Amino acid sequence: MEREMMLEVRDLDIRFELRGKVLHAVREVSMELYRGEVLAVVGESGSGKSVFTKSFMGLLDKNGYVSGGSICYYGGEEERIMELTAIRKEKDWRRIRGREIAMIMQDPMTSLNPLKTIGSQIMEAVLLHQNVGRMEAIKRTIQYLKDVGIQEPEKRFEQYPHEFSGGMRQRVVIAIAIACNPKILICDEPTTALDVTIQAQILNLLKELRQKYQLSVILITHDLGVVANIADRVAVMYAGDIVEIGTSEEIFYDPRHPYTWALLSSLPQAGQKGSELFSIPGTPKSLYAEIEGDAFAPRNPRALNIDFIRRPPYFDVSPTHKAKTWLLDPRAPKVSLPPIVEKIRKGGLF
Ligand SMILES: Nc1ncnc2c1ncn2[C@@H]1O[C@H](COP(=O)(O)OP(=O)(O)OP(=O)(O)O)[C@@H](O)[C@H]1O
Repeated sequence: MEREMMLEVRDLDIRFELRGKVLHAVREVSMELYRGEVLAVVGESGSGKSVFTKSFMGLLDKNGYVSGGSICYYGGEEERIMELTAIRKEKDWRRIRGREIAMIMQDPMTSLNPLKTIGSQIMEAVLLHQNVGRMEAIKRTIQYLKDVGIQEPEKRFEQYPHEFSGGMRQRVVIAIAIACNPKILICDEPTTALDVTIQAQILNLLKELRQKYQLSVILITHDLGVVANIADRVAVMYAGDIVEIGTSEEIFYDPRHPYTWALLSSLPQAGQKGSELFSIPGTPKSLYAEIEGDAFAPRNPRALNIDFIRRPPYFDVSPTHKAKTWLLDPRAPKVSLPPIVEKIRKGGLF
């Protein structure tokens, strides 16, 4: 089936200037996002997940800028293709933010106004983004509250954020985002602040909503475990680059990049009974200096000589799966896989 492209990122480069130095946060990253899919972007803190996705909404901090590449958005009015990196004015970004691409952050309190009722905050979004009068807006707001799983929506409409639990507040934030009618929803660690059961509920909700509203969802998380049940595809980010991308199946059952192996090995499910939880040794490279070779090489016990010299290109594993590692070069020596990856390949973990 032909998939409809919503966003096409090509060789995107993002830098920050800080006290006379330049930090290269996103390094020539390419990616596609299709209609109705959940794409998870996974990586350690500082790998560039937030900066990368914030650039789709013109939300980079003042000292940051796109220094190369392009971001094409295909969902605009009359199917007009828009080059997002060409947008300069705030007024033009406001036409994208919320109504085309919406974002949900980790802490729902920062996106809710404590002084306004929940209902009025959702209704504001409806009135701003949908061409309807007050009565219809109220009706739709109640429907959104129902859609995000809030019981007794008529009563909840009149309540304030402090009367809601953390999980319920996150649902409200999602309702506000949906009320703007976006085509893409970016969720930046939306469940990190919540306990595990609530986390699962919110992720399931996102799954339901993307179906109902034909949304493309980008789910940002540092926890690969979170995405197993919800993502259609997974992009693994390391040091400002997508080092591996594929369907969930491919990333979980046939991972190829040593960094993805390390992420999988650090999942709690992978911990042998009684053993310490594996954590990836070493720290990521500084992004202030240009990185030579494979950025993960110094932390990779299976690194080859070439990993320290030349940056690997993408090698295709399948039409939907590729990874930037010299281990996929036909000339590379065969290396033994970490035990956990062996186990997963044999179907023993998930
Ligand atoms: N305004 C800024 N000025 C300088 N450097 C910045 C700025 N914003 C982000 N960075 C740097 O860009 C890199 C990527 O940061 P980013 O927040 O995207 O990482 P992340 O993967 O989302 O991490 P986290 O999970 O902690 O949010 C980091 O090295 C960060 O320090």
